[in-house]
Amino acid sequence: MEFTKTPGWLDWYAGPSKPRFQLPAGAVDAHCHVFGPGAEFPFAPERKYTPCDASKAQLFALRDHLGFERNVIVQATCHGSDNRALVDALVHSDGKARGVATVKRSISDQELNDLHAAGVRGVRFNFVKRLVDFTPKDELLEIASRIAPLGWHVVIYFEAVDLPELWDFFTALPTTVVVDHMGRPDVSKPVDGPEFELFLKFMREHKNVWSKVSCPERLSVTGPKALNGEQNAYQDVVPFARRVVEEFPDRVLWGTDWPHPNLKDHMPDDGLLVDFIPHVAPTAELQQKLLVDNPKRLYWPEEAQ
Ligand SMILES: O=C(O)/C=C(\CC(=O)C(=O)O)C(=O)O
Repeated sequence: MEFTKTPGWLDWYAGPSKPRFQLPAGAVDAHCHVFGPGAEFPFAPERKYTPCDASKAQLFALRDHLGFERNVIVQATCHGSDNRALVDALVHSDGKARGVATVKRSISDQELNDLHAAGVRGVRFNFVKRLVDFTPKDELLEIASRIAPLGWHVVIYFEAVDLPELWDFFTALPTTVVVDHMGRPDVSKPVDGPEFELFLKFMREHKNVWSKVSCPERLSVTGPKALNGEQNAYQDVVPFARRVVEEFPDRVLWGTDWPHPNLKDHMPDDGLLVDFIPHVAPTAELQQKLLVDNPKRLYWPEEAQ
């Protein structure tokens, strides 16, 4: 099938630089996506955007170029609950990728087991209104209770202003819960203001909650952008991510978010995005946890001591 990209769509950055920051051995890019290719794995009819293609081969080439050892591939909403592109990437990764799927209540036990065999270890619940239609909470709770016995976790994506309303639902989830992009704080507000403090309280009071300290390129208001060799990109996001890494060093993950769906302003150079990491995890010990030990515990638990 032929697809026409959403008007204004920004394609991923071709020819990223080599990071200056040397990733530790075994580093995992714990948040990235594949898109199609649309001709092989059509985008979902209910999607809210139509992206460019971003294939598994292109993702694996980026992984090797940046110096990551493995990927966690997260189902993007443009594929709805059709996980075929994700599964295809996982099974062709030589064991170097695990995944987070999107499923419906109607999924059978056999289908869940097949996803597990392919390397899926979580489901994603998305509450960002521009990306998905509403799914009733009882349906999501039912899914969570069915994936819990598989040892899977739930990834949640929401905007900071919606946390108060979603709090009771999130804290009722029976699994490990991983928050995408720190719950999208408004970084023009103070890091110790009430909005971000609520997010920190969420993590402090609920030890099953983890956070990805990813997506500075999406959260940043004042930049500077990760382009043209910039070594101090997205400085306005640093205090937020660093606060989370330093307070919860054993419950944080980092990912590129390649191929960066729905960016409107610019497309970052992924090599420079990797150079953002030491700004938020300044010591070798924090970097080891963020990039190696934590993702291993969650996605390759059979290897973690
Ligand atoms: O890639 C991300 O994490 C963020 C997205 C896209 C998304 O979540 C999706 O399409 O599934 C966004 O903010 O548009």
